[in-house]
Amino acid sequence: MKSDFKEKIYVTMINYWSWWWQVDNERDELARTILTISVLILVLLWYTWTLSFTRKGRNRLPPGPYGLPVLGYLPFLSHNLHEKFTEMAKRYGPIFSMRLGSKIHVVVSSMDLVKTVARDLDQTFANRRPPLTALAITYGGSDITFSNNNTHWRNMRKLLVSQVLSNANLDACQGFRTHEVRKTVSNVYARMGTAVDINEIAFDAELNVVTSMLWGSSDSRDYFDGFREVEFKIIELLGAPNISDFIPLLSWFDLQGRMKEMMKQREHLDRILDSIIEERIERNSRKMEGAVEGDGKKDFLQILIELMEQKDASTSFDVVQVKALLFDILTASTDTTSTMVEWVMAEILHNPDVKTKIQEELTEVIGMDIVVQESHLPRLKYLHAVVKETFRMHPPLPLLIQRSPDESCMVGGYEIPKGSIVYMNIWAIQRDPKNWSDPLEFRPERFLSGKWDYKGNNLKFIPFGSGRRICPGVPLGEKMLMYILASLLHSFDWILPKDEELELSDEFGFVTKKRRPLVAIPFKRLCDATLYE
Ligand code: HEM
Repeated sequence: MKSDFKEKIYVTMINYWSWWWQVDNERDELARTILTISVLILVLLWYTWTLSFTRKGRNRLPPGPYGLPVLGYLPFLSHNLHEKFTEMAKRYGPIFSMRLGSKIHVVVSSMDLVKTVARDLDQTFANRRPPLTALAITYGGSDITFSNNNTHWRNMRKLLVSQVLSNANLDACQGFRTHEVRKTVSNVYARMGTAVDINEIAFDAELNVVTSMLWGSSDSRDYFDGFREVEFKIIELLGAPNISDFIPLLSWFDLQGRMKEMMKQREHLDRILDSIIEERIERNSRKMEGAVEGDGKKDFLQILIELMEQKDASTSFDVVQVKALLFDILTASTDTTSTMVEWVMAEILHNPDVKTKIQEELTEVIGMDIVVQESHLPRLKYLHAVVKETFRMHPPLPLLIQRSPDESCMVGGYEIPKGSIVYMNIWAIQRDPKNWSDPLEFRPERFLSGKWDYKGNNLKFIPFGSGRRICPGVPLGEKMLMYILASLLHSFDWILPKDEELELSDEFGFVTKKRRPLVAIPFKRLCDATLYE
């Protein structure tokens, strides 16, 4: 019986083998020979790799699914990675691992384990392991976000925090914010009664504030025509799976064309940043010749250009690093802020009681005969709570940005190999019923009591991250978010267009956005028309 079965298998294999080699011409034979050899080599490579992987301690890795030869678990990952990882955590536990191509990926989804990674072992996990598209757009990781934990990263971060995001500079730049937010209100006024794309208006306001803070004027506006589309494409490419990242042997071929597409965006960006830098260098030299008057105030671009001209190699910057840093600030601030304005407005339109409470608060704190000023913002307690509740349910970076240990270490009793890619699933933590009662209900009241902030200390709620890689832009991000929202909601009453159904589903990406852009119709709320000028 047993030998019959063996014989059957033997005969079937011989039949298939001879069928495979039934060829019509020499080209066909060559193609089949190459394919057969390639498959054999791939299987051999996979076998050797799996063997060494098991020997080196697969048993000590966090649990997780097995995958296919060569590709690992890659074919089984779905579109919305944060949701897929949350589902997998239910099956494999709060820390799990999987092989994607040739790389080990680890996902942690509990507060305790995030504490281990982002706080206790913060130094060990302070490196990034950027995808190839990120390296392409940041000139090989010369920016802050995708740089490893090294002196260059520390210098850039220090410069950004001390020169752009310090309290003193944020106070000094209040005029820029007021100007841009008032301009936004006036633009919306001109479109009253018609559908407005909320993300678009918030993006423009934030972009104009940040460019004014960086080079002190709005002269560069023309350069930024079409910038939003370019940035959206960059963000899309940063979040899209690229086979070249998982199987480095294939990176030569750029099979999905992702690198080619990213380089196209970089050319666009290069044109903008080169023009702005060259213009400033030229203006500086005319100033030296006495041709133009200086106003004596140094903006961030001027500080960077002086650092470019400095001789001391330990603190100087080259032009590529300056461009990478400017790129980082522009992209890190705009898409995140506009995405959040959109989410908050969507939740408000979805919850009419919340909208009524916000309007009552705005009327009480500000009244109806003056416009919102930044000094009002700290007193808008309920609006702050609404923003936090929205951050809890819709963090724009649900897996934060991946980290990578610079040496093998233990997390939750498992070994995390040096160089593996680690995600912290804050989307799961911020919706975990162990941390939040009725986590799927939008209840801003939960943020009215207790001391909640964005500093990354309470690991139940870390939309800006935690530890040394925490977002340095919190003070500006929070201010702009509150100022734009308070102004839009104080000046206008918003409704959905007729026949528009509000849905709150998201689409995973480097920045996770609302799947369908929110459009809403504004109506005048204040009697005095001069308040819209
Ligand atoms: C609502 C607005 C914003 C949100 C939600 C946000 C969120 C985040 C998150 C989650 C990270 C990753 C943290 C981690 O890996 O643990 C990050 C990193 C970063 N953000 Fe923000 N951000 C916002 C605004 C800004 C602004 C206004 C700036 C600058 C002007 C900025 C600059 C950066 C930079 C440079 C990094 C990289 C930090 C590093 O790797 O050392 N962000 N942000």
